[in-house]
Amino acid sequence: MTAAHTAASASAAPASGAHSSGTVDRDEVARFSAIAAEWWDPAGKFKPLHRLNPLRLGYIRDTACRRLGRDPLSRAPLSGLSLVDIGCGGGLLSEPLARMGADVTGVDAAERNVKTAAAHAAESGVPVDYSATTAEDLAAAGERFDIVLAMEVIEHVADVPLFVKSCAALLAPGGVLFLSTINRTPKAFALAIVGAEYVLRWLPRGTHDWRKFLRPSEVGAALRAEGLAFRDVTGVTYNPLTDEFRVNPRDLDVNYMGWAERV
Ligand SMILES: C[S@@+](CC[C@H](N)C(=O)[O-])C[C@H]1O[C@@H](n2cnc3c(N)ncnc32)[C@H](O)[C@@H]1O
Ligand SMILES: [Mg+2]
Repeated sequence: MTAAHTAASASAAPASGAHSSGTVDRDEVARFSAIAAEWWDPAGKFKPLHRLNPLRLGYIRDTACRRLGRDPLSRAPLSGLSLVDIGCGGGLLSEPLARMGADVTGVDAAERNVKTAAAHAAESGVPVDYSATTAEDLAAAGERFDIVLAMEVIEHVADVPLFVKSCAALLAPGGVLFLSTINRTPKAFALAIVGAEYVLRWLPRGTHDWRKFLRPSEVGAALRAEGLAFRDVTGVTYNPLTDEFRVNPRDLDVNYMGWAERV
């Protein structure tokens, strides 16, 4: 099975330039750009991200509070903390985290995504600073954050070591990096590609390339090369009978998330 390149994604790609530059794979970004209007539709193409949201928000909030000395039960537990959401898409994480009090910057390589995100945030009255840029450009500009998110992005970038290096550079002293992706296992091929793209048709065909999935050990090695280490990695599993995702620390076979800090 090969990625089906749609006419929409082809026309959204820049007319000139290489296939990729820095961490940006132009085909990948064009694919997301083509469906940018659907970000906030809970039954649309981003349904899996909507379904994952409560789990990952709880994980981010609880971990950030524990590491950065905040009370997870307070009304705005992340207030006073700066956060950057790399590959923010429509802002499904940026917005709720801003509501938790974080000072949120959302960046995405696709201009259409940040436009959708900014329009939604304005409508909701949530302050988020969105811009169309990349981790490497922010890092080069000297930006630093208490919390860096790279959720469901690393399997879409053109250059994994540069992406991890840039995310690491964005961390302020004592900062926490959150990362999630899909494992490169036969089970992930069956569920995340055949299941989600061909059987359930949750995602457009070609959304994921199995070869770009990363094993936790590979992400761990990329982190270590930048002086960071995973402090926790947990699985997130989908149960088709209940149509629910769950945190499952023992099953990293398909979706997983974790957090890292400087060692
Ligand atoms: C699967 S979506 C995840 C969105 C969001 N992080 C979430 O979990 O809800 C991946 C996003 O990463 C963006 N992206 C891909 N490569 C990127 C890069 N090199 N730099 C910044 N954003 C990128 C895409 O445009 C897309 O919006
Ligand atoms: Mg993905």
